[in-house]
Amino acid sequence: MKEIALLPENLLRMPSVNLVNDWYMRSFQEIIEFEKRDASSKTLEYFCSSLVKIRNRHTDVVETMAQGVLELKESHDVDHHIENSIQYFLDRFYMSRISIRMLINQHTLLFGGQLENAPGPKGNQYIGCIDPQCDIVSVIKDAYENARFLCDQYYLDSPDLIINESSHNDLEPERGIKIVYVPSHLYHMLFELFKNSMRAVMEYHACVDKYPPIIVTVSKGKEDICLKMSDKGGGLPRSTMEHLFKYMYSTAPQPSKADAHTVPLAGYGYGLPISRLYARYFHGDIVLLTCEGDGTDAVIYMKALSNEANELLPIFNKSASKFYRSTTPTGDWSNQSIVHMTSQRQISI
Ligand SMILES: O=S(=O)(c1ccc(O)cc1O)N1Cc2ccccc2C1
Repeated sequence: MKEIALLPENLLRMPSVNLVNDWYMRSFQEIIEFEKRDASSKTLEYFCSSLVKIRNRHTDVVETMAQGVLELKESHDVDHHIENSIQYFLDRFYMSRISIRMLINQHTLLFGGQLENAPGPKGNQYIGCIDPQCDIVSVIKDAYENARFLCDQYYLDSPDLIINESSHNDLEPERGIKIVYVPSHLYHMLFELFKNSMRAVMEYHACVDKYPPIIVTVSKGKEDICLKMSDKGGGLPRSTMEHLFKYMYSTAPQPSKADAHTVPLAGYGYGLPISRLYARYFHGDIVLLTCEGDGTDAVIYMKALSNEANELLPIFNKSASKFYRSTTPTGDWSNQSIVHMTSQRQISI
């Protein structure tokens, strides 16, 4: 909320940004009420229901902020400095939202009273929304099947999938590579990347009998688990690749509900920048490598060691607020992230 107040005046005045700010104010007022409550089971129950109410209130924050950016683009000129401030703000704002929703989900799953979510010998192995034995290949197949369904609907065809696995230790070659992770985060990233690759392949090879398959390679090293998705979608010019992670660039009028069936498979929306935040949240990353005329590799990096996969959170301090006031061009956000972010031991998976 304090950082929202530092946003460029013009964005702050947009109706959608005011609406989001209002949601945060109301949720903050509700949550600090518990400071003066006792720790009875009744309070715990009431606390959980408040968390669910807050989670629901904030469901559409990303779309509403995107609407605010659109309102700004349509009403004012946006210079490079304002674009930089918005990029810096939204990366931190959405990273903070990922963290808050993660903590809300953990608390409601672990203390919300639904016994089926309680960790235990017989029940599922999950700790809240964390799967200590997340089978990467099964999440890849899930995301592929769902993206393929949309692709078939829109293009009446879709590229096949090939999955390769390689691991540095051959002790467990037959068992799939496992990771301590939040499957829903991994699914979100993979679904986004599959949509991009499928759209690229289907549009680059229009009306051929056989489309080049999407190849996903899973590898595990001492420090990283890498998930490389390679497509032969013709790639994009290198000069345009940096824009794919820009919120301002990817904010365009959303298709109306009427032609919802014609929504392009990938492209508009914050899929790539937010997917990168999910990867960075546990000290991983998403990197794109394109070869125009051939295709694009998208790599999801994750930590192989769970003790290194702790939360990466934006820290709000003087230097962060100076960023909004500085007129001198500073390095792009990725240089700022180390300076203005820190890993805390609130969640270590
Ligand atoms: O920029 S891309 O190379 C590309 C970007 C990200 C990704 O995950 C996969 C990709 O392939 N690509 C996205 C896209 C969409 C429509 C038409 C052509 C293309 C080309």
